[in-house]
Amino acid sequence: MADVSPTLLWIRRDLRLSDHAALSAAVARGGPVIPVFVRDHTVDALGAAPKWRLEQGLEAFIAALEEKGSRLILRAGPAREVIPELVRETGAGAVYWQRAYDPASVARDTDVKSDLRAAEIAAESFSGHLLFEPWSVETKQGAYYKVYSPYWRAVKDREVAAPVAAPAKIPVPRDWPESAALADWHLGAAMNRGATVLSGHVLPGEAAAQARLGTFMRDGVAEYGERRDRLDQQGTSRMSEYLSLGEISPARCWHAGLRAQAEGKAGAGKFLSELAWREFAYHLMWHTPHILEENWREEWRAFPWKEDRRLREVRLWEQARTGMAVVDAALREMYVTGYMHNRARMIVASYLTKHLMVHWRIGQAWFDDCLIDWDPAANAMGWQWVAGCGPDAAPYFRVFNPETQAEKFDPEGAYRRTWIAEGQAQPPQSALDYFAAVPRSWQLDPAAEYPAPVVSAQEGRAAALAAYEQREF
Ligand SMILES: Cc1cc2nc3c(=O)[nH]c(=O)nc-3n(C[C@H](O)[C@H](O)[C@H](O)COP(=O)(O)OP(=O)(O)OC[C@H]3O[C@@H](n4cnc5c(N)ncnc54)[C@H](O)[C@@H]3O)c2cc1C
Repeated sequence: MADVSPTLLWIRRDLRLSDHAALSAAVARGGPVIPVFVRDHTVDALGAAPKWRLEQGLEAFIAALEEKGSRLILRAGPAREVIPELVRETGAGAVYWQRAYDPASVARDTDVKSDLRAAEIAAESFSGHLLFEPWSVETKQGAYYKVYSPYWRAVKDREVAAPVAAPAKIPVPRDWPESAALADWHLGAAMNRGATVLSGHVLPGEAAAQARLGTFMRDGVAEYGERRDRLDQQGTSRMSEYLSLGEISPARCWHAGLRAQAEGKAGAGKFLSELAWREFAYHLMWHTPHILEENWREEWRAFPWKEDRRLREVRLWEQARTGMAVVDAALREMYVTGYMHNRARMIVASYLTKHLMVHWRIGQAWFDDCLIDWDPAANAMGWQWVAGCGPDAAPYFRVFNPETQAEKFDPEGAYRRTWIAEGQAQPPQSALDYFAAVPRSWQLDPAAEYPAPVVSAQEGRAAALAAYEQREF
């Protein structure tokens, strides 16, 4: 039998070996498999924390490949040049990858695919980042969904293929092409001194992802419905950073949820419906990519949001010194851990877009820079949902009152004490870590007096509602 030519396995945000359709297909094709990661414009465009987290993920993924006797070839440059170059160097007859759905990746992948096919190289993309391809969910009229509840009804009983195991063996080439060294890329450089603090909160890699899912299914999912909104408890799965980099497949999470449901664990249904929120975000980004940059409802362009990032209130919000304790606690949690509780995301987003009347894009950009679970679709949808200009959004007149939110979801103040050092005789390490992570140029001091609110809960609400009532749309 003639030797089968190598397959390039183009790795992107899918840093796992199990339940990886492109990898399984590459192994099944029969020839050597050459995994490659390209540092292109989509990687260079990442914010500081997501880029740092990517480096961590790549390190873990390289180790997992090496355990199987394989490697990850690293190259930098436009994928449209790098991939054909590697095809020539290795004599590859096929290039396989898992689909991405953001407009920049879609445009890139379309070009790469058509170039390869024109050169008679088998170029195939596979699903795996999502449960349901965005174009496969349609209303009865053949349109896309703009509202979550009917979307959920349309997908909740769909068959999702069970996750498949990692291949026992990954065939290797006789000669490996040259690779850059990950450390030379300095992907974490923009984190500066924050990286040391952040690294204490991150366990990258597929094995860690599966272990965390297992722990949540054993100990957390039953009470997920009651605990998921509590800021002072660890009541959610914390799967988001792993899903963001594809260190775990959504299908694995979905099947774990189905099993928990079959075992009668009460919160499992809610968990499945939250996974579907992620799908809905991708559905929206695919059908209306302007959600990433523009008000999803065009009429909101006329709304008098402030757009100048240099404004004092923006600086205070970014530096977590608004004087509104629950808002500052949440922003500090994100700065120290790269993660923020979902309820807290809604509270800080509402405070910025309503109390401070600042454009959601400014908050979105801050999250782009700070979140290790950064996801283009979920972040854009989350911001537009809170701001009131998105699909199926919370109405603008629904203004989260940060004080009552704190009373309800952090009744003893434990969350606020965890993250705010000022005013505590012996602040916990978590609260002090914020001061170790922020740039020195901010000149923050944990012993300083905690600031008065930049805008009080009542004044902010009144101003926001007045602007809303005066709008001309
Ligand atoms: C302003 C704002 C910005 C956000 N930015 C991001 C982001 O950049 N990346 C991100 O992954 N999520 C984002 N979210 C959604 C949500 O806050 C996180 O997915 C969730 O907090 C992650 O924690 P978890 O994994 O413990 O979630 P769990 O409660 O355990 O939920 C399980 C999974 O369901 C998905 N999910 C849950 N809630 C949502 C939601 N509202 N929208 C989309 N998917 C959801 C996530 O993949 C999550 O990992 C944002 C929400 C808001 C309001």
